Amino acid sequence: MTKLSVNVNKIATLRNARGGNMPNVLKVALDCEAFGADGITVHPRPDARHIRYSDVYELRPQLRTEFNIEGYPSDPFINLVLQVKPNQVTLVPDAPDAITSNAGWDTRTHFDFLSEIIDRFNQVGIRTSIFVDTNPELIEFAAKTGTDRIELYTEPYASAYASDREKAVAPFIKAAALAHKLGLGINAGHDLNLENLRYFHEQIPVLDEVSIGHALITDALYLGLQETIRQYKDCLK
Ligand SMILES: CC(=O)[C@@H](O)[C@H](O)COP(=O)(O)O
Ligand SMILES: NCC(=O)COP(=O)(O)O
Repeated sequence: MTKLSVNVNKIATLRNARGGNMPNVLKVALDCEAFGADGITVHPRPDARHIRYSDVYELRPQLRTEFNIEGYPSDPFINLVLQVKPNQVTLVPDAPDAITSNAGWDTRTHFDFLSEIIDRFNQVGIRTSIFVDTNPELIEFAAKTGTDRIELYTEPYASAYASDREKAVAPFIKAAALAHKLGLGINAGHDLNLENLRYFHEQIPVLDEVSIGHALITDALYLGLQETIRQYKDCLK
């Protein structure tokens, strides 16, 4: 079964637009769980423009599904993750001023850095994942770091889906087959939506988890959160 982890960054973005606590990130996360989400993802960034470290501490004891924290492994981020002990940490190579994630790791260049951090998280039993593109060599280096999983950066798939979905998914099928052969778990995320998710899942049934935020929260404006989560889950059947 491929799990759906709902990224609640955009709920925090909306809250932060006015100050105050509306919408309430914790309540939305708990509602996502009640409506069938298999996990909650957050991606705190250094400028705290959406999820804040205080949100992460508040969410941890309340969540009943899998908690996934994504982010660039700065010292403050590493300390946060070690204190909060989520089910999974996903290392993302975001620059501090990135609008959103826009590439996977160069796991060859950053091999020593990543290996050391993965080791620290593995030692305390936090499942690890590294955000990567479909480049086979970089997936092989990811595996050598000792990470449990990779997360495939799906923006290139999403942006090419409408023009030629077979061509768009082909490198992801190859990347997933290689990762599977290397014994890695496989997550995927970025710009997945109700249009492109079902086909991606059909083509790569070995997926462990997808994390989806931007499109899902947008769809919820029209469909409501409960129906939106039902429809995303349906794409993963
Ligand atoms: C790693 C990844 O692709 C997501 O975490 C994405 O960066 C979501 O963050 P935003 O919601 O801030 O775009
Ligand atoms: N890891 C990807 C994620 O959490 C959500 O990405 P997006 O759906 O907001 O593009």
